[in-house]
Amino acid sequence: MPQPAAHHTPRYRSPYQTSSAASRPEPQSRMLAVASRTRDKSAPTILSLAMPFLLTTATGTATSPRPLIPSSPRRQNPTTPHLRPPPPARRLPGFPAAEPGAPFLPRPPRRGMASLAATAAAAAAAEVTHLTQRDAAEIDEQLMGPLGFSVDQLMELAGLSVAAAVAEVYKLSEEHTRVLIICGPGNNGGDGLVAARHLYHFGYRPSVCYPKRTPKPLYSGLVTQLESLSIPFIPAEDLPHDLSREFDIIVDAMFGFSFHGTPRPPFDDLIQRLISLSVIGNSDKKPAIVSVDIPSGWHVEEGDVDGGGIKPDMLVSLTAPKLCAKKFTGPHHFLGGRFVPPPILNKYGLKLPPYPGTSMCARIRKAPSVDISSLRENYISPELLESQVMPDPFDQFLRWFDEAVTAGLREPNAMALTTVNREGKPSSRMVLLKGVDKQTFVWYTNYGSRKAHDLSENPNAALLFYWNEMNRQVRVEGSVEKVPEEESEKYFHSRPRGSQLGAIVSKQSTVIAGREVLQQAYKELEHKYSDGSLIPKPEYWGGYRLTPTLFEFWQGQQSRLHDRLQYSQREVDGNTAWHIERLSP
Ligand SMILES: NC(=O)C1=CN([C@@H]2O[C@H](COP(=O)(O)OP(=O)(O)OC[C@H]3O[C@@H](n4cnc5c(N)ncnc54)[C@H](OP(=O)(O)O)[C@@H]3O)[C@@H](O)[C@H]2O)[C@@H](O)CC1
Ligand SMILES: [K+]
Repeated sequence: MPQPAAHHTPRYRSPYQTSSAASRPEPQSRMLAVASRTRDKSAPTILSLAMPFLLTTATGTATSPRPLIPSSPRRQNPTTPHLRPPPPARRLPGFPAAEPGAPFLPRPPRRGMASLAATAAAAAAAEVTHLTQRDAAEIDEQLMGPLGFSVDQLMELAGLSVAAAVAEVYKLSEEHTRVLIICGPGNNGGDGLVAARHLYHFGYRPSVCYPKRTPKPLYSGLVTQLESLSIPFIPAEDLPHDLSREFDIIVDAMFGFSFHGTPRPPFDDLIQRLISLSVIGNSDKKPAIVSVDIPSGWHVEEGDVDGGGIKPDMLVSLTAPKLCAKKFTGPHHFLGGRFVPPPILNKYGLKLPPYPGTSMCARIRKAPSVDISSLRENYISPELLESQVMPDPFDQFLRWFDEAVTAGLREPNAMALTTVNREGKPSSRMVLLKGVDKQTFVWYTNYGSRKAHDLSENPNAALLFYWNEMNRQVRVEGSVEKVPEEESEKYFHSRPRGSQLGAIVSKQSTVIAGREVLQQAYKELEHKYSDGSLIPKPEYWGGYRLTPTLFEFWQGQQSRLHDRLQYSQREVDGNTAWHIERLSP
């Protein structure tokens, strides 16, 4: 295998490089999928979040620290201004004034993995409004009348929500690529056409079945847009006999809130085909059925009256759930249509779950519990090739770190730090990387903490960055030392005053009687320094820096054929050089 040119760096001798340190165990961390209990196979196995676990083992030797020039990664503030509740709305004729404490006040949600779970829990706790057929139609009219929306706009946002929700639950992978969108004659069908376009741009392979085309410019425009993307339109009679073989996901966009009576041809047959797909045991692998606004064929208010209707895996309610959604028992219920203005919320007293961050969809019901052993993503990522990586692992790290920041990942500087004590017992925790330069990784902590204790006994440590959304992991191993006092002093005073007080209050890792102890101490300090005077850095608080001897860059790939490139140090002509090798996944 061709090897990239070795990169030479000057050699340093570590103050820790004593014979005893060299014999101490060196921690290694990597993400593993953990097999767990067996489960009821009929229960939903869908995952929306990967669940990383850290496994730490101990082996190895010590290494050498280098001078530090820290550059702080971007600070993330969970209460950034764009998350504030919106200002009160202007009053419109026919609508009540927006009141303070109106039922819907978007709480400041936090983006990312934790926030999804929190949103789901909050949504589950809150009572969500369900609309009658009449109210749904009335809201539609008001949006497109006095409230100034056009049908095109609402349809675009509705279809985008559907595509976003599909992509959130059925992440793009080998198992979830081929989507059939069945579109009806009305606006529900229009939502389906829009969703097809967005799914295409998200990387899915959509096909559309649109048997009763509406001769209006809005619809013919949507069809033209799909044709320009070479998205196939399949006549109902030409649909493959076994939909399970040809499609991973079927989007039901046949009927929405204007449905009445019993389905007429050709939709009666199409609905029947979806019903037979839902019958358990009909096929080894069934496509997921996603219904837009209402499961087609269901009564808009009563739901699946005789119990013989389609049983979607997912429902994306638009604007607000309709009454029939109370009967939906599938694992994934989402809200879409992030356009409802306060006059509508107030007039109808709508209680809806908040949309997390910039998301176009919000989970209404709690996500189903997940069988950990079934958690398996089939990653689709760009290849990580020896010929493309930087010869210096710090440059490669900074390149990936920049990409993680650009991708909007929440706290990409969060890393698992694994330390090992004198007895060889490892321990891991998340810390925030506060500086990285050409030689070291820096973070700050309490010198009385368990990690500090471990490091005083054994300077070997491992760092692990896991950027789930990018299918990337970086392992860094090396030796740790304290940063100079003046460095810690400088960083301490750059922190928000609240964090400075928090650092003084917390005697980290010691047992305390209760939360009140911290709150009381914090209050007293807050009072003491209320004049804005300098808060002195406590002696027991400061930084550490790790000088790596090993890096591994991991990029998830399809069928578990992941890329793993390891950088280790070699002696070349009396210098230390980074050597790159590919490891088997
Ligand atoms: N603000 C909002 O709320 C937004 C709403 N949006 C979306 O609009 C949807 C409502 O759209 P919609 O009003 O066009 O009606 P929809 O349900 O698509 O179907 C009507 C068509 O079906 C037909 N049809 C009816 N019964 C039938 C039967 N038994 N068998 C056969 N055909 C039957 C009916 O024909 P007709 O009975 O009139 O002859 C008509 O052609 C809503 O659910 C949401 O998805 C978003 O786009 C944006 C924001
Ligand atoms: K539908």
